[in-house]
Amino acid sequence: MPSKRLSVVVTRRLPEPVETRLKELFDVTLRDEDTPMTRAELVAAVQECDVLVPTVTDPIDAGLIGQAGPNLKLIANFGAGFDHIDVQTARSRGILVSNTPGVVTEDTAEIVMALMLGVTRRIQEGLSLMQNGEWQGYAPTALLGTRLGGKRLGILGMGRIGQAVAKRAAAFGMQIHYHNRRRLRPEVEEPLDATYWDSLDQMVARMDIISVNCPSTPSTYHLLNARRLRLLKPSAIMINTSRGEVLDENALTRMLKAGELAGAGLDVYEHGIQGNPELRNMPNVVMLPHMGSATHEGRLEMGEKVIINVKTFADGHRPPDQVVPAML
Ligand SMILES: NC(=O)c1ccc[n+]([C@@H]2O[C@H](COP(=O)([O-])OP(=O)(O)OC[C@H]3O[C@@H](n4cnc5c(N)ncnc54)[C@H](O)[C@@H]3O)[C@@H](O)[C@H]2O)c1
Ligand SMILES: O=C(O)[C@H](O)CO
Repeated sequence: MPSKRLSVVVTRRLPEPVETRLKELFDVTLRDEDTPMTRAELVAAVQECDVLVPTVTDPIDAGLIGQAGPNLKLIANFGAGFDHIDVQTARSRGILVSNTPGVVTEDTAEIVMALMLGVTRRIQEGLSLMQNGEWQGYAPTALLGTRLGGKRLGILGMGRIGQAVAKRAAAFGMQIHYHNRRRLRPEVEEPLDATYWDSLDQMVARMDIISVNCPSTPSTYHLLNARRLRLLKPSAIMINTSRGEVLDENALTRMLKAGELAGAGLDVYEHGIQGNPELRNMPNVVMLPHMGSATHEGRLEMGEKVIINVKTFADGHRPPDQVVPAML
């Protein structure tokens, strides 16, 4: 099928150069407002297009895929995480799914570092003192945090982002530990100077900071459940930039309220887009609005990846970033 005739619907506004290129290559329908599509709009989109370009705000579930028209052949996600797409149902209907891995890695790892520093160095408390004009001047005992150097970082999910976090944290003098579905090959593990923990329970119990970097899948749902969270040291800090569902957010909130955990840095939430409301006013919790990959460079590169995936498919090949149910 010549790529000019491929009908592509994009569910959200994308960076202007990406939209321009999509218009050059395909018969593309772009979105005017920068809001998520309603369910009715998503249904209309999947009924008419050859390719849907959704993002994390679009639930592409079995019900929606069931209403797709016969032309829909590719769901080319703008984003690395694809837990909002029912890949199994798509596959059973002969619809391919692709994502944008790799280009979000460095930016998300930077946000992990920002969250770690934000919590350990009490950046939010310092900022609000300054913004409210409440600072009384330097005091040797005020706003004391803890240093990252020498602390044990436990990375849950040592893939692309986990490894990028490991490199950055090592530069801060942290000791790197990890738990992963599979142990890294020695030639990957050794340069990271990382200690592998086969038992997540044992790792969790010994770390100063945990960074969650595995995807959200059926097997990672509440991987950090109430029981596991209780294994953490009371001085430990939890960082989550993966997906809210990996961490039992209510259990985390209860522990923070009870002083059983020193703090948390969160970019993603389980309960609604804003997370458990009780987290909001805790001085030891830094909350960001899902901005791990939010850089100009990263969003352009994500757009380029989407275009390569769609163009490769239009040219009759499998998209290079195809995801399959086995990856869950
Ligand atoms: N906050 C953000 O803006 C943002 C940006 C990009 C990605 N993400 C999230 O980060 C996730 C990871 O991205 P990535 O590019 O590093 O993915 P990746 O596939 O490269 O790495 C994920 C790692 O998790 C491991 N894993 C999977 N299931 C596991 C389990 N049950 N137990 C232990 N380890 C397990 C995998 O083996 C892999 O090593 C994405 O799926 C997405 O949800 C968030
Ligand atoms: O997974 C990602 O790439 C980000 O979380 C946005 O979707």
